[in-house]
Amino acid sequence: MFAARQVTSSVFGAAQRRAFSASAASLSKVAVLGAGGGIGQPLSLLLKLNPRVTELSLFDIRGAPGVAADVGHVNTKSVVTGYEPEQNGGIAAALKGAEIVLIPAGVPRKPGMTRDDLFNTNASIVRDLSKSVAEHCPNANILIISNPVNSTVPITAEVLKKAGVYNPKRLFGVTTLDVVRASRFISQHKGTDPANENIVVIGGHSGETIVPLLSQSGYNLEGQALADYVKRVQFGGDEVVQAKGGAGSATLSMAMAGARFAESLLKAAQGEKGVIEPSFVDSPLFKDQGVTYFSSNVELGPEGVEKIHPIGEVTAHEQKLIDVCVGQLKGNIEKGVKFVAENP
Ligand SMILES: NC(=O)C1=CN([C@@H]2O[C@H](COP(=O)(O)OP(=O)(O)OC[C@H]3O[C@@H](n4cnc5c(N)ncnc54)[C@H](O)[C@@H]3O)[C@@H](O)[C@H]2O)C=CC1
Ligand SMILES: O=C([O-])CC(=O)C(=O)O
Repeated sequence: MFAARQVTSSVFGAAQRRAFSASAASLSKVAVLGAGGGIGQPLSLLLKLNPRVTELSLFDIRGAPGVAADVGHVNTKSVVTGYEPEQNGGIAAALKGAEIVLIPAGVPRKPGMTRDDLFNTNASIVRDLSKSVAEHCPNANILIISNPVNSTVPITAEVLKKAGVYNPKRLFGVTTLDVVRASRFISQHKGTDPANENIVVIGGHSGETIVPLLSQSGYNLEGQALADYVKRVQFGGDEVVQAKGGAGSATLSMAMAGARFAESLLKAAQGEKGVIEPSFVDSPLFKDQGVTYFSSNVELGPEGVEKIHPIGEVTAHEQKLIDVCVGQLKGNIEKGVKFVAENP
Protein backbone atom coordinates (compact mmCIF):
# COMPACT_ATOMS: atom_id res chain seq x y z
CA MET A 1 0.00 0.00 0.00
CA PHE A 2 2.48 2.65 1.12
CA ALA A 3 6.00 2.10 -0.15
CA ALA A 4 8.48 3.34 2.44
CA ARG A 5 9.61 5.78 -0.22
CA GLN A 6 6.35 6.68 -1.81
CA VAL A 7 2.59 6.56 -1.59
CA THR A 8 0.71 5.54 -4.67
CA SER A 9 -2.90 5.52 -5.65
CA SER A 10 -2.74 1.74 -5.27
CA VAL A 11 -4.04 2.37 -1.76
CA PHE A 12 -7.43 1.56 -3.33
CA GLY A 13 -6.27 -1.20 -5.73
CA ALA A 14 -8.35 -4.36 -5.62
CA ALA A 15 -5.69 -6.48 -7.33
CA GLN A 16 -3.11 -5.42 -4.80
CA ARG A 17 -5.50 -6.12 -1.93
CA ARG A 18 -6.02 -9.64 -3.26
CA ALA A 19 -2.26 -10.16 -3.59
CA PHE A 20 -1.65 -8.97 -0.06
CA SER A 21 -4.41 -11.00 1.51
CA ALA A 22 -3.00 -14.11 -0.14
CA SER A 23 0.49 -13.41 1.21
CA ALA A 24 -0.46 -11.88 4.54
CA ALA A 25 -1.35 -15.11 6.25
CA SER A 26 -0.49 -13.80 9.71
CA LEU A 27 -3.07 -12.05 11.82
CA SER A 28 -2.19 -8.43 12.45
CA LYS A 29 -4.07 -6.58 15.13
CA VAL A 30 -3.32 -2.86 15.12
CA ALA A 31 -4.51 -0.58 17.93
CA VAL A 32 -4.86 3.20 17.82
CA LEU A 33 -4.96 5.01 21.19
CA GLY A 34 -6.51 8.42 20.62
CA ALA A 35 -8.54 7.18 17.67
CA GLY A 36 -11.28 9.79 18.06
CA GLY A 37 -8.94 12.72 17.43
CA GLY A 38 -7.75 14.76 14.50
CA ILE A 39 -4.99 12.27 13.65
CA GLY A 40 -6.74 9.20 15.02
CA GLN A 41 -9.70 9.36 12.64
CA PRO A 42 -7.91 9.57 9.28
CA LEU A 43 -5.22 7.20 10.59
CA SER A 44 -7.94 4.66 11.40
CA LEU A 45 -9.35 5.05 7.90
CA LEU A 46 -5.96 4.49 6.27
CA LEU A 47 -5.35 1.44 8.44
CA LYS A 48 -8.77 0.09 7.50
CA LEU A 49 -7.73 0.38 3.85
CA ASN A 50 -4.56 -1.62 4.51
CA PRO A 51 -5.10 -5.30 3.67
CA ARG A 52 -2.20 -6.30 5.93
CA VAL A 53 -4.29 -5.25 8.94
CA THR A 54 -6.73 -7.97 9.97
CA GLU A 55 -8.08 -6.41 13.17
CA LEU A 56 -8.35 -2.73 13.99
CA SER A 57 -8.81 -1.69 17.58
CA LEU A 58 -9.80 1.93 18.19
CA PHE A 59 -9.54 3.36 21.69
CA ASP A 60 -10.18 6.88 22.99
CA ILE A 61 -11.53 8.40 26.17
CA ARG A 62 -14.36 9.62 23.95
CA GLY A 63 -15.66 8.98 20.47
CA ALA A 64 -13.86 5.82 19.39
CA PRO A 65 -16.98 3.62 19.05
CA GLY A 66 -18.44 6.16 16.60
CA VAL A 67 -15.27 6.21 14.55
CA ALA A 68 -15.21 2.41 14.60
CA ALA A 69 -18.84 2.17 13.41
CA ASP A 70 -18.11 4.60 10.59
CA VAL A 71 -14.78 3.17 9.45
CA GLY A 72 -16.16 -0.34 9.94
CA HIS A 73 -18.48 0.13 6.95
CA VAL A 74 -15.55 0.46 4.56
CA ASN A 75 -15.59 -2.68 2.44
CA THR A 76 -12.29 -4.24 3.41
CA LYS A 77 -12.02 -7.44 5.41
CA SER A 78 -10.53 -6.25 8.72
CA VAL A 79 -12.70 -6.29 11.82
CA VAL A 80 -13.01 -2.94 13.60
CA THR A 81 -13.94 -2.45 17.25
CA GLY A 82 -14.25 0.80 19.17
CA TYR A 83 -13.43 1.08 22.86
CA GLU A 84 -13.88 3.67 25.56
CA PRO A 85 -12.57 3.17 29.10
CA GLU A 86 -15.86 1.60 30.26
CA GLN A 87 -17.01 0.08 26.98
CA ASN A 88 -16.32 -3.29 25.30
CA GLY A 89 -13.73 -4.26 27.90
CA GLY A 90 -11.90 -0.93 27.84
CA ILE A 91 -8.23 -0.54 27.13
CA ALA A 92 -7.37 -4.09 28.24
CA ALA A 93 -9.51 -5.58 25.47
CA ALA A 94 -8.38 -2.91 23.01
CA LEU A 95 -4.73 -3.86 23.50
CA LYS A 96 -4.90 -7.62 24.01
CA GLY A 97 -3.04 -9.35 21.17
CA ALA A 98 -2.04 -6.11 19.42
CA GLU A 99 1.03 -6.37 17.21
CA ILE A 100 1.26 -2.62 16.67
CA VAL A 101 0.04 0.17 18.95
CA LEU A 102 -0.04 3.70 17.56
CA ILE A 103 -0.39 6.48 20.14
CA PRO A 104 -1.66 9.85 18.91
CA ALA A 105 -3.50 10.58 22.20
CA GLY A 106 -2.93 14.01 23.68
CA VAL A 107 -3.38 17.70 22.99
CA PRO A 108 -2.07 19.44 19.87
CA ARG A 109 -0.38 22.86 19.64
CA LYS A 110 -1.99 26.23 19.12
CA PRO A 111 -0.18 29.17 17.47
CA GLY A 112 2.60 30.52 19.69
CA MET A 113 3.24 27.22 21.44
CA THR A 114 6.26 24.95 21.12
CA ARG A 115 5.90 21.17 21.23
CA ASP A 116 7.54 21.27 24.63
CA ASP A 117 4.62 23.41 25.87
CA LEU A 118 2.49 20.26 25.47
CA PHE A 119 4.64 18.33 27.92
CA ASN A 120 2.62 19.10 31.05
CA THR A 121 -0.57 17.64 29.58
CA ASN A 122 0.75 14.91 27.32
CA ALA A 123 3.43 13.42 29.57
CA SER A 124 0.92 11.88 31.96
CA ILE A 125 -1.38 10.74 29.12
CA VAL A 126 1.50 8.91 27.44
CA ARG A 127 2.76 7.55 30.76
CA ASP A 128 -0.62 6.06 31.63
CA LEU A 129 -1.25 4.59 28.19
CA SER A 130 2.26 3.11 28.23
CA LYS A 131 1.45 1.42 31.54
CA SER A 132 -1.54 -0.21 29.86
CA VAL A 133 0.60 -1.35 26.93
CA ALA A 134 3.16 -2.80 29.37
CA GLU A 135 0.39 -4.72 31.07
CA HIS A 136 -1.72 -5.92 28.15
CA CYS A 137 0.57 -6.24 25.09
CA PRO A 138 4.19 -5.93 26.23
CA ASN A 139 5.55 -7.44 23.01
CA ALA A 140 3.84 -4.99 20.66
CA ASN A 141 5.61 -2.47 18.48
CA ILE A 142 4.81 0.90 20.03
CA LEU A 143 4.63 3.96 17.78
CA ILE A 144 4.62 7.25 19.68
CA ILE A 145 3.04 10.15 17.82
CA SER A 146 2.02 12.32 20.81
CA ASN A 147 4.23 15.37 21.29
CA PRO A 148 6.77 16.29 22.42
CA VAL A 149 8.10 13.08 20.81
CA ASN A 150 11.65 13.86 22.02
CA SER A 151 10.34 13.46 25.57
CA THR A 152 7.34 11.13 25.21
CA VAL A 153 9.47 8.30 23.78
CA PRO A 154 11.79 8.34 26.83
CA ILE A 155 8.66 8.45 29.03
CA THR A 156 7.34 5.26 27.45
CA ALA A 157 10.76 3.61 27.72
CA GLU A 158 10.99 4.42 31.43
CA VAL A 159 7.50 3.04 32.08
CA LEU A 160 8.34 -0.18 30.23
CA LYS A 161 11.65 -0.48 32.09
CA LYS A 162 9.86 -0.14 35.44
CA ALA A 163 7.45 -2.87 34.36
CA GLY A 164 10.39 -5.08 33.31
CA VAL A 165 9.22 -5.33 29.68
CA TYR A 166 11.35 -2.75 27.86
CA ASN A 167 12.44 -3.92 24.42
CA PRO A 168 14.37 -1.11 22.68
CA LYS A 169 13.75 -2.79 19.33
CA ARG A 170 10.03 -2.26 19.60
CA LEU A 171 9.72 1.38 20.65
CA PHE A 172 9.54 4.01 17.90
CA GLY A 173 9.05 7.77 17.92
CA VAL A 174 7.27 8.60 14.68
CA THR A 175 9.37 11.16 12.78
CA THR A 176 8.20 10.02 9.36
CA LEU A 177 6.37 13.30 8.74
CA ASP A 178 9.70 15.17 8.76
CA VAL A 179 10.96 13.01 5.89
CA VAL A 180 7.65 13.31 4.06
CA ARG A 181 7.89 17.11 4.32
CA ALA A 182 11.58 17.27 3.46
CA SER A 183 10.93 15.20 0.35
CA ARG A 184 7.89 17.23 -0.69
CA PHE A 185 9.60 20.59 -0.11
CA ILE A 186 12.69 19.73 -2.16
CA SER A 187 10.47 18.47 -4.97
CA GLN A 188 8.65 21.81 -4.96
CA HIS A 189 11.99 23.62 -5.06
CA LYS A 190 13.55 21.51 -7.80
CA GLY A 191 10.46 20.62 -9.78
CA THR A 192 11.00 16.87 -9.25
CA ASP A 193 8.51 14.10 -8.51
CA PRO A 194 8.21 13.88 -4.69
CA ALA A 195 7.63 10.13 -5.00
CA ASN A 196 11.24 9.84 -6.13
CA GLU A 197 12.63 11.94 -3.28
CA ASN A 198 13.62 10.41 0.03
CA ILE A 199 15.55 13.04 1.93
CA VAL A 200 17.36 11.72 5.01
CA VAL A 201 16.27 13.57 8.15
CA ILE A 202 17.91 12.84 11.48
CA GLY A 203 17.78 14.02 15.09
CA GLY A 204 14.50 14.53 16.88
CA HIS A 205 11.03 15.92 16.20
CA SER A 206 10.96 19.59 17.13
CA GLY A 207 12.42 22.73 15.57
CA GLU A 208 16.19 22.70 15.52
CA THR A 209 16.40 19.03 16.51
CA ILE A 210 15.07 18.19 13.02
CA VAL A 211 18.11 17.96 10.72
CA PRO A 212 17.65 17.34 6.99
CA LEU A 213 20.74 15.94 5.26
CA LEU A 214 20.11 17.28 1.78
CA SER A 215 23.66 16.60 0.63
CA GLN A 216 23.08 12.86 0.93
CA SER A 217 20.59 13.09 -1.93
CA GLY A 218 23.14 14.89 -4.09
CA TYR A 219 21.62 18.35 -3.66
CA ASN A 220 23.81 21.32 -2.89
CA LEU A 221 21.56 24.25 -2.07
CA GLU A 222 23.54 27.19 -0.77
CA GLY A 223 23.11 30.50 1.04
CA GLN A 224 19.57 31.76 1.55
CA ALA A 225 18.01 28.90 -0.44
CA LEU A 226 19.60 26.35 1.91
CA ALA A 227 18.69 28.35 5.02
CA ASP A 228 15.07 28.70 3.85
CA TYR A 229 14.81 24.99 3.04
CA VAL A 230 16.22 23.87 6.39
CA LYS A 231 13.94 26.29 8.26
CA ARG A 232 10.87 25.07 6.37
CA VAL A 233 11.64 21.43 7.22
CA GLN A 234 12.42 22.25 10.86
CA PHE A 235 9.30 24.38 11.27
CA GLY A 236 6.91 22.66 8.84
CA GLY A 237 4.68 21.78 11.77
CA ASP A 238 4.40 25.46 12.69
CA GLU A 239 3.27 26.25 9.14
CA VAL A 240 0.25 23.98 9.66
CA VAL A 241 -0.41 25.21 13.21
CA GLN A 242 -0.49 28.82 11.94
CA ALA A 243 -2.72 27.97 8.98
CA LYS A 244 -5.21 26.14 11.22
CA GLY A 245 -5.40 29.25 13.42
CA GLY A 246 -6.00 27.55 16.76
CA ALA A 247 -7.86 24.48 15.49
CA GLY A 248 -4.89 22.15 15.98
CA SER A 249 -1.85 20.93 14.11
CA ALA A 250 -1.09 18.55 11.28
CA THR A 251 -3.58 15.68 11.23
CA LEU A 252 -4.00 14.47 7.63
CA SER A 253 -0.35 14.42 6.61
CA MET A 254 0.44 12.92 10.02
CA ALA A 255 -2.15 10.19 9.51
CA MET A 256 -0.50 9.33 6.20
CA ALA A 257 2.94 9.27 7.83
CA GLY A 258 1.73 7.07 10.72
CA ALA A 259 -0.04 4.68 8.36
CA ARG A 260 3.12 4.45 6.24
CA PHE A 261 5.18 3.57 9.29
CA ALA A 262 2.70 0.90 10.40
CA GLU A 263 2.66 -0.53 6.88
CA SER A 264 6.47 -0.73 6.88
CA LEU A 265 6.46 -2.58 10.20
CA LEU A 266 3.86 -5.04 8.94
CA LYS A 267 5.83 -5.64 5.75
CA ALA A 268 8.99 -6.32 7.77
CA ALA A 269 7.07 -8.56 10.19
CA GLN A 270 5.77 -10.52 7.21
CA GLY A 271 9.30 -11.17 5.97
CA GLU A 272 9.99 -8.36 3.51
CA LYS A 273 13.67 -7.36 3.50
CA GLY A 274 15.26 -3.93 3.17
CA VAL A 275 12.35 -1.98 4.71
CA ILE A 276 13.81 1.29 5.94
CA GLU A 277 12.05 4.08 7.82
CA PRO A 278 13.40 6.99 9.81
CA SER A 279 12.53 6.71 13.49
CA PHE A 280 13.44 8.12 16.90
CA VAL A 281 14.72 5.05 18.71
CA ASP A 282 17.06 3.93 21.48
CA SER A 283 20.23 4.52 19.49
CA PRO A 284 23.99 4.16 19.92
CA LEU A 285 24.77 7.00 17.50
CA PHE A 286 25.21 9.82 20.06
CA LYS A 287 25.18 7.89 23.34
CA ASP A 288 28.72 9.05 24.02
CA GLN A 289 27.29 12.58 24.19
CA GLY A 290 24.51 11.54 26.57
CA VAL A 291 21.82 11.37 23.85
CA THR A 292 20.18 8.01 24.32
CA TYR A 293 17.46 8.32 21.65
CA PHE A 294 18.05 9.59 18.14
CA SER A 295 16.20 9.49 14.85
CA SER A 296 17.96 8.12 11.78
CA ASN A 297 17.19 5.60 9.08
CA VAL A 298 16.27 2.31 10.70
CA GLU A 299 16.00 -1.02 8.94
CA LEU A 300 12.96 -2.92 10.18
CA GLY A 301 12.65 -6.67 10.63
CA PRO A 302 10.37 -9.23 12.30
CA GLU A 303 11.78 -8.25 15.70
CA GLY A 304 11.33 -4.51 15.16
CA VAL A 305 14.57 -2.55 14.82
CA GLU A 306 16.98 -4.70 12.81
CA LYS A 307 19.70 -2.19 12.04
CA ILE A 308 20.30 1.46 12.87
CA HIS A 309 22.04 3.07 9.94
CA PRO A 310 25.03 5.32 10.59
CA ILE A 311 24.68 9.01 9.80
CA GLY A 312 27.13 8.87 6.88
CA GLU A 313 28.92 11.79 5.23
CA VAL A 314 27.69 15.28 6.12
CA THR A 315 28.74 18.79 5.07
CA ALA A 316 30.22 21.32 7.51
CA HIS A 317 26.85 23.12 7.55
CA GLU A 318 24.97 19.90 8.37
CA GLN A 319 27.48 19.13 11.12
CA LYS A 320 26.68 22.49 12.74
CA LEU A 321 22.97 21.64 12.61
CA ILE A 322 23.70 18.27 14.23
CA ASP A 323 25.67 19.92 17.04
CA VAL A 324 22.73 22.23 17.86
CA CYS A 325 20.31 19.29 17.64
CA VAL A 326 22.31 17.08 19.99
CA GLY A 327 22.53 19.82 22.64
CA GLN A 328 18.74 20.33 22.64
CA LEU A 329 17.82 16.65 22.44
CA LYS A 330 19.77 15.79 25.55
CA GLY A 331 17.60 18.15 27.63
CA ASN A 332 14.34 16.91 26.04
CA ILE A 333 15.24 13.29 26.78
CA GLU A 334 16.32 14.00 30.35
CA LYS A 335 13.03 15.81 30.95
CA GLY A 336 11.06 12.70 30.00
CA VAL A 337 13.21 10.39 32.12
CA LYS A 338 12.95 12.74 35.12
CA PHE A 339 9.17 12.97 34.76
CA VAL A 340 8.71 9.23 35.20
CA ALA A 341 11.23 9.09 38.05
CA GLU A 342 9.30 11.79 39.91
CA ASN A 343 5.79 10.80 38.81
CA PRO A 344 5.83 7.00 38.46
N1 LIG B 1 4.80 12.91 15.70
C1 LIG B 1 4.33 13.78 14.83
O1 LIG B 1 4.93 13.96 13.76
C2 LIG B 1 3.09 14.54 15.11
C3 LIG B 1 2.53 14.52 16.35
N2 LIG B 1 1.36 15.20 16.62
C4 LIG B 1 0.84 15.12 17.97
O2 LIG B 1 -0.21 14.17 18.04
C5 LIG B 1 -1.06 14.44 19.16
C6 LIG B 1 -2.52 14.35 18.77
O3 LIG B 1 -2.85 15.35 17.85
P1 LIG B 1 -4.37 15.49 17.31
O4 LIG B 1 -4.89 14.18 16.90
O5 LIG B 1 -4.37 16.59 16.34
O6 LIG B 1 -5.11 15.93 18.65
P2 LIG B 1 -6.70 15.82 18.98
O7 LIG B 1 -6.94 16.65 20.18
O8 LIG B 1 -7.49 16.08 17.76
O9 LIG B 1 -6.86 14.28 19.34
C7 LIG B 1 -6.29 13.71 20.45
C8 LIG B 1 -7.19 12.61 20.92
O10 LIG B 1 -6.58 12.01 22.05
C9 LIG B 1 -7.63 11.62 22.94
N3 LIG B 1 -7.11 11.38 24.27
C10 LIG B 1 -6.73 12.26 25.23
N4 LIG B 1 -6.34 11.61 26.34
C11 LIG B 1 -6.47 10.29 26.09
C12 LIG B 1 -6.23 9.11 26.83
N5 LIG B 1 -5.78 9.17 28.08
N6 LIG B 1 -6.47 7.92 26.25
C13 LIG B 1 -6.94 7.86 24.98
N7 LIG B 1 -7.18 8.93 24.22
C14 LIG B 1 -6.95 10.14 24.77
C15 LIG B 1 -8.61 12.77 22.87
O11 LIG B 1 -9.88 12.41 23.34
C16 LIG B 1 -8.58 13.08 21.37
O12 LIG B 1 -9.58 12.35 20.68
C17 LIG B 1 -0.63 15.82 19.65
O13 LIG B 1 0.19 15.70 20.78
C18 LIG B 1 0.18 16.37 18.48
O14 LIG B 1 1.13 17.34 18.89
C19 LIG B 1 0.73 15.90 15.64
C20 LIG B 1 1.24 15.92 14.36
C21 LIG B 1 2.48 15.29 14.01
O1 LIG C 1 3.74 20.86 14.84
C1 LIG C 1 3.07 20.18 15.64
O2 LIG C 1 2.80 20.56 16.77
C2 LIG C 1 2.63 18.83 15.21
C3 LIG C 1 3.79 18.10 14.68
O3 LIG C 1 4.54 17.49 15.38
C4 LIG C 1 4.09 18.26 13.25
O4 LIG C 1 3.24 18.71 12.47
O5 LIG C 1 5.22 17.93 12.87
